[in-house]
Amino acid sequence: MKDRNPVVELDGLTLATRSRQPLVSGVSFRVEAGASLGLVGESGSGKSLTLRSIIGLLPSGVQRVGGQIRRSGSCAMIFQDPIRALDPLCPVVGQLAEVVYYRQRVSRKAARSIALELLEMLGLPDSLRTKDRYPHQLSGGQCQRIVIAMALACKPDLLLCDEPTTALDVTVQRQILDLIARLQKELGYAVVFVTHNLAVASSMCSELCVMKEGRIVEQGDTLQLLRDPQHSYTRMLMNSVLPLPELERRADP
Ligand SMILES: Nc1ncnc2c1ncn2[C@@H]1O[C@H](COP(=O)(O)OP(=O)(O)OP(=O)(O)O)[C@@H](O)[C@H]1O
Repeated sequence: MKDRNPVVELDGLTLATRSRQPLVSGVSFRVEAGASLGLVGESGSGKSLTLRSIIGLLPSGVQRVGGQIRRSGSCAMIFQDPIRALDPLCPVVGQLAEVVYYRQRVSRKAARSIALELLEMLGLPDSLRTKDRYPHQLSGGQCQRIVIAMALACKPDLLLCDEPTTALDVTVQRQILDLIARLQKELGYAVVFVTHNLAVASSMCSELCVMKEGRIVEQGDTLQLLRDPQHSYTRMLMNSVLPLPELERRADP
């Protein structure tokens, strides 16, 4: 298994500002085809910058000053705020068809019919398929499904997810997470999943990297890491997952 080609491999990735202030230091991990890796940690720990560097979308003012990123195959990304990821002035089906047209190099007609198939696969209502709808006419969950459809239109070998459910309400969060996981099984893409929520990361990923202040402080198999956390910061993250008070009380003898 170790010899399988990774879809992405980071080796000592180091990012800094133009004035050389370090932001991410010596981050290394590899993700094999179809596997899922979670980057967890508090706000500002360097998760998003690490993720963005994989797809080459570092914000201006941040640069790679060390390490290597090796990627094979295609890559797509889902962002935190689905509404901001869509063009407010274009009907959503048109936006999706545009991505299909450019990424799959098919005719305009074929692009539209592939877009409609993707909408169906993502469980979007028929009304979206028959009427032109704009992003503001959709719920947050529906917008995120459109954004996921756009990412899948790129036929990714690697799907980068940057807190894709944080902007959604909790019931929709679960549906979107289930959707990403189900389609991963069906389509076989690998996932790198960024979240500050350890419970979400552990439900989605078989391997975790815990990040703090730009460094990975602990990484490994999810179950093993949760059963036997070695770093005090990992234990602190685990303790900060809120228990359900009612269940806690019932568990008390
Ligand atoms: N364009 C930028 N210029 C300078 N510093 C930046 C820039 N973007 C991010 N940073 C800094 O880099 C560090 C890591 O940011 P990053 O967005 O990767 O954190 P994060 O772990 O994803 O946090 P969050 O969960 O809040 O998104 C933070 O200290 C942040 O302030």
